[in-house]
Amino acid sequence: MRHTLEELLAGWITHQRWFAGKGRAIAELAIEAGTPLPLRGPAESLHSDVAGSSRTTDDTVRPPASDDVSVRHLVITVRQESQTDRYQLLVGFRPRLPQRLRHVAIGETEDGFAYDAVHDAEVTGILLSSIADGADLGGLRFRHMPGAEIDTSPRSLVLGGEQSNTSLVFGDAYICKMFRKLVPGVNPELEVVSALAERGSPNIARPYGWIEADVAGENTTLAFAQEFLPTASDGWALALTSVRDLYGSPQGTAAADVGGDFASESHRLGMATAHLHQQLATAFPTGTVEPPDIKRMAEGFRRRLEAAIEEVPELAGHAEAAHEAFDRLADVDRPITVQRVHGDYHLGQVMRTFSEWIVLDFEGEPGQPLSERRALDTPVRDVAGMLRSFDYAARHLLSDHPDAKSLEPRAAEWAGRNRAAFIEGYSAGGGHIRGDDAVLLRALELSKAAYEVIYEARNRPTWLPIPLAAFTLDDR
Ligand SMILES: Nc1ncnc2c1ncn2[C@@H]1O[C@H](COP(=O)(O)OP(=O)(O)O)[C@@H](O)[C@H]1O
Ligand SMILES: O=P(O)(O)O[C@H]1O[C@H](CO)[C@@H](O[C@H]2O[C@H](CO)[C@@H](O)[C@H](O)[C@H]2O)[C@H](O)[C@H]1O
Repeated sequence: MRHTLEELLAGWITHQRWFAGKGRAIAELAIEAGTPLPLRGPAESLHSDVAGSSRTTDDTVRPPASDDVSVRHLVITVRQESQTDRYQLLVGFRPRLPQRLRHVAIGETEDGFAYDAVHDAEVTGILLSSIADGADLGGLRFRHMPGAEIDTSPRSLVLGGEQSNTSLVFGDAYICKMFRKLVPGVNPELEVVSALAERGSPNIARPYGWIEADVAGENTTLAFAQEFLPTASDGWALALTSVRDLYGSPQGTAAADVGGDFASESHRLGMATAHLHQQLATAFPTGTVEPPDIKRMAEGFRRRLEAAIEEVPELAGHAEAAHEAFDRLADVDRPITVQRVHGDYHLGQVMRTFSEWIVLDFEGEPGQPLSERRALDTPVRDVAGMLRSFDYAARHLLSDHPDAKSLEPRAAEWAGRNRAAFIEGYSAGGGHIRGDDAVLLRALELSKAAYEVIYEARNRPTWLPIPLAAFTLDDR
């Protein structure tokens, strides 16, 4: 007996890295919206070119997909216990799957073999050409930035690696991120990067366009296309190279004397972060949080800690330091300045080009409600996020290292040196961590560590000791 597409998807989705509901049974999976995407013929036939669209390859006709391929854009709902989430899929159908697509098979349906079509460069070109055209396909609206020049000829590859979403890289020109878990509303990444691009920010990748649709009655961002930075290296990889260099150098060599010392980059990153915060403060409104609301903020941190302890009881034994930090925050009696911030700032969200640190992924913490991710917040939250990341970089290589015990002081030295350089760079760039900000910084770091405890327990249990260690480190 053949399974329905919904049944097949329910079996397949739990194995996808981006599926947020792992570990809980699926009670129901339903298709909320299905849009067939026309693959026949070049994109010219889809929608007449609109004024302002500037496709650079008008005479380039993308080789049409084979006759027997069809593709549907799906918005599905997944009900687990009392929670229902939405996800976005691109499902292809073929009478038989070529070898190159077998690893992304979903299963056999009455329309042929279904597969995850984001991996099929024969069909993904429709996304880029529709963005260039400003097309409307069913309920899907493809849009581009005013004046954007989009070359529709490159083929796509799915970016590898551990991602919360799926990014398609077209040649070495564009990266189009398809948000997998859909939250109704405009994605903060589109909102923030567009605003910063309008103001000429050098610290973002240039935005090209996006895809949107009405989901639950709200205009919702489905995908965002930006300039791909083919020669840039991500901050996490660069930092790990430096840590490896230190661990591989003779015992007694100071972090400062190792060839791969990262401190000058951490300093530059601190400066770039301060500049980014200044750009965000100009592009969006700012405000203040008064002492009674600071108390509420501290309460929120406590609740988050308790939720983390409930999920990871091991954390209870480490919680005292966090309670102390939250008590001190509750006593702050001067207002805190707030503005739009990054919200989930870490070394994996920054890339070093020849000339600049570029900041990516302004979505905030995945899993938090959109209203919270768009809310004004203290820029110190981003500083705290990056400081946590230096601890992660220093410690993660220790987990299965045979000399972990003896390397522990070197991990602490590397983290301390780079954390200090980042803060110095932040001040040199005009950012401020002074007075009560130190109390706020400590509370935010430990609140972030509580979030990370949950994140690691769910996604990478062997990494759990890294955020747990944050609670036993000295108040620095
Ligand atoms: N514009 C870009 N140019 C080059 N690589 C990029 C670009 N944007 C993202 N990446 C790569 O993709 C990774 C994941 O991107 P990110 O936006 O953080 O996705 P997610 O939201 O799925 O975590 C980054 O760490 C980086 O390596
Ligand atoms: O990049 P995302 O938006 O998907 O963020 C999530 O995943 C991150 C891991 O990929 C996670 O970051 C944590 O691990 C990083 C190392 O992999 C480390 O540098 C960060 O400091 C640490 O928080 C992030 O918390 C999560 O939201």
